[in-house]
Amino acid sequence: MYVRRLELVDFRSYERVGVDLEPGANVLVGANGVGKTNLVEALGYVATLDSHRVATDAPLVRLGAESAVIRCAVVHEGRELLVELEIVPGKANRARLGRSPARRARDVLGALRLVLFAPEDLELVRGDPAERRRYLDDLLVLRQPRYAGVRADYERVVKQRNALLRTAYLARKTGGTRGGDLSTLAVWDTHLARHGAELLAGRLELVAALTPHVTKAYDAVAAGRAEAGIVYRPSVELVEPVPDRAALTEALTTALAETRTAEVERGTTLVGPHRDDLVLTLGPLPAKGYASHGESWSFALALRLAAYDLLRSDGIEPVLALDDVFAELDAGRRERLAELVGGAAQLLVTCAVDDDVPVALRGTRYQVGEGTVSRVE
Ligand SMILES: Nc1ncnc2c1ncn2[C@@H]1O[C@H](COP(=O)(O)OP(=O)(O)OP(=O)(O)O)[C@@H](O)[C@H]1O
Repeated sequence: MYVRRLELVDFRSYERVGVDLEPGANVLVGANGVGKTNLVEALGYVATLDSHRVATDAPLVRLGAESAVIRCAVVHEGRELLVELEIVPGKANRARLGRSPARRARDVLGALRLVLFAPEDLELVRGDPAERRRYLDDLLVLRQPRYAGVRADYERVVKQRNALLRTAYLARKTGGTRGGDLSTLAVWDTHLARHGAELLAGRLELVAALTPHVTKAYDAVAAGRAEAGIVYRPSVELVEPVPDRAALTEALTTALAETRTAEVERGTTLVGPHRDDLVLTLGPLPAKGYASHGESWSFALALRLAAYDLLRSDGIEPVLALDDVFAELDAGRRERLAELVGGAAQLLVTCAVDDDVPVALRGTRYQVGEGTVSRVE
C-alpha cells in the first residue's frame, strides 16, 4: 500500500498544499517549524482518526479557518482509492470514499494503513496508561476497523455511567435529594460488561499476537541488550490469559458488583478496560521508571516497528512514517534502523538536515518551506 498524493486545505499551517508521493523512501526536509510533521500527522489522522500530538481537533484546523480538509489517494493492489476527510471542530467529521460520501467518518478506517513513529512516542514508555491504551486501540482498529465501533460504544457507556455516578456523588455531598437516584446503574453495568468484554477480548488477542514482534523489534533496534516484553494488566482478575467473551463479561460483571460501594463513594467507574495498562518490561524490570532515555526511546520505536511488522504479517503492507527520528540516533542505530525499514512499500521520513538520514533511505526528496512542499529533482 502507498499514498500517491496528499492534499491539504486549511490543515495546521497549510492553507492549500498538494504533494505527489512515491513508493519506497520519501524524505521531507525543511527547517524547524516549517510544517514537516503536519504532513505526516495528516496522514496519521486518515489512518486512525486521531492525531499523535493533540487530543482534540481544534488545533488541526488552520488558525482563522472553520474546517480543514485532508484528501489522499491511496494505492493498494494496483487500485487507487480517494479518501477525503473534513474536520469540523465540535462537530462530526465528514468523509468521502471514492466518489461517494461515507455514512460516518469512521467508514474510512482501513482505507489507509499507516504506522507513525514520532518523538512524542516516548510517552508510550514514560507516560500514563492512557498512552499505551491508545497505542493498543489504534492498532486494534488498524487491523480490524470494526473495533472503532466497539471502542466508541464502550467510551459512550463509561461516560454515561460516570455521569450517573457523579450526579449521585454530588447530590450526596451537597445533601440534596435530587439526582441521587442510582436505580438505572444495573442497566449500565450490563452495557459496560458487554462492550467492555468485547474491547478487552480484542486487546488481549492483540497483545498475544504482538508480543513476539515487540521482543524481536527491540532486539533489532537495541542490539541484544535486555529482552523487551509486554504484559496486559487488566483491572479485573482473569483466570486464563485469553478468556472467551462470556468469561470476560462474567469477570467484569463480578468486578462491578464488588466495587459498587467504592464506585458510589468516589463517583466514578473504577473497573473496565479504561482502567487497564500495558506493562512494558526490560528483562526483570518495568521499563517505566527504570529504563534509561536511550532504552525508553528504543522501546517506543520497537512498539511502532512491532505494530508495523504485525500489520505486515496480516497481509497488507502498511505505510511507515518516521518523524524526526534519525537526529536522535547514533550512527550504529541509524544504520540498523535503515536496514529494518529499507524494504518498506512506502516510507515517509521527515528531517531538518539531510545528512541525518542514512544513504540507503535517501529516495525521493522534498523541500518543505513555510506552507509549501516541492519535489527536488
Ligand atoms: N492550527 C494551526 N494554524 C496555523 N499554524 C499552525 C497550526 N498548528 C500548527 N501550526 C504551525 O505549524 C508549525 C509546526 O509545524 P510542524 O510541527 O509540522 O513543524 P516541523 O517542520 O515538523 O518542525 P520540527 O523540525 O521543529 O519538528 C508551527 O510553526 C505552528 O505554529
